[in-house]
Amino acid sequence: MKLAVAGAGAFGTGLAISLAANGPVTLWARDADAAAEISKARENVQRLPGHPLPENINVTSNLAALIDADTILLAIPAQKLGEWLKVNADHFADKRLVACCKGIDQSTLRGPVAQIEAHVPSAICAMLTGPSFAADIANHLPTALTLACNDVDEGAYLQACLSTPTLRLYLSQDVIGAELGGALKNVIAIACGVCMGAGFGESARAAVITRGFAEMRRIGTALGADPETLTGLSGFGDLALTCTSDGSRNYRFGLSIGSAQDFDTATTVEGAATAVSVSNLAQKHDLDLPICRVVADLASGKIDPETALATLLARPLRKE
Ligand SMILES: NC(=O)c1ccc[n+]([C@@H]2O[C@H](COP(=O)([O-])OP(=O)(O)OC[C@H]3O[C@@H](n4cnc5c(N)ncnc54)[C@H](O)[C@@H]3O)[C@@H](O)[C@H]2O)c1
Ligand SMILES: O=P(O)(O)OC[C@H](O)CO
Repeated sequence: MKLAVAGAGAFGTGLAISLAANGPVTLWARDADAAAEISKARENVQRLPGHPLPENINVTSNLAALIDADTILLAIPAQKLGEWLKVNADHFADKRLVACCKGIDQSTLRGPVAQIEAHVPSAICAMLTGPSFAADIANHLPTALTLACNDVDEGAYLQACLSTPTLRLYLSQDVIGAELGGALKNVIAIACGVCMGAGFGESARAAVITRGFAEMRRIGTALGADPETLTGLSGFGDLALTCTSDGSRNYRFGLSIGSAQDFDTATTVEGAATAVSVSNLAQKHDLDLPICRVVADLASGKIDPETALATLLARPLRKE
């Protein structure tokens, strides 16, 4: 396998460091200055400080080096992926393209693999997702992820090539379920952050996680996901991590809303845009997703945490 990672953010850099244990990796950054800086320092000081790059990582902004690979991990934020693929589609025909971002595109309501399929129909598509912080992966801490691919043989090949002694990939054919789990857990993590930031308490957070998971299953079923997938690493696993750790940017964004603190708007917070996408999908499919709805309104500043809480508590009592 000739491996490259597109997107030299925290996750792309973490994946490149981890996978360099298996062989050479090209790490592509869109910005020439950023690529030169990372290459010179042998560290991504801006996005993943404190994690030296092994010698066999070639950091570049040269698109030709990226195109030279046969397998490319796409670690570009979900809201930017479609446009990036649209511009570069011609270069990626027939390649293995593995989406590593978590979100649902606001303008098309597509997940990352659906974006690849739309822009590069000849590509072999897969989704790599699950509970993982970039720093943990870069530190070679034990991590388990889902590799979802419709094609059984290609999925098995990717699973074998992208696993390391500490990065353990579990194989799935349920691409839609894997896409949805990763995207939706970020929305629920924001809700949990708001809950804790506003001082609503840990019991309330447990309720948000559980009822949020019910919303994940509801929309998953409506969109054709296997409910089993949502109980796995890409769904419940990632929900557990992201809703309980302030290592998560989505959770921290929620904390900042709950406690009325400022938040750096340059931070990648996938759940904010995805909450809007999910609310639009809910409307389209006539689904009741109240937590996702209030997160969309909280993230855009339309309501405050007390209003969100009152909205959720005022709902009619019902069967679990
Ligand atoms: N950081 C993590 O721990 C982690 C773990 C698992 C999954 N992810 C997912 O990985 C994705 C990327 O997150 P990240 O943590 O690397 O974010 P980041 O903010 O650290 O980096 C984002 C990178 O994307 C690049 N980028 C932004 N817009 C672009 C565009 N239009 N074209 C090309 N490149 C562009 C930026 O230059 C930057 O290098 C997200 O979907 C996130 O959910 C992150
Ligand atoms: O920092 P977050 O909230 O984007 O979460 C990172 C990963 O998705 C956790 O699995």
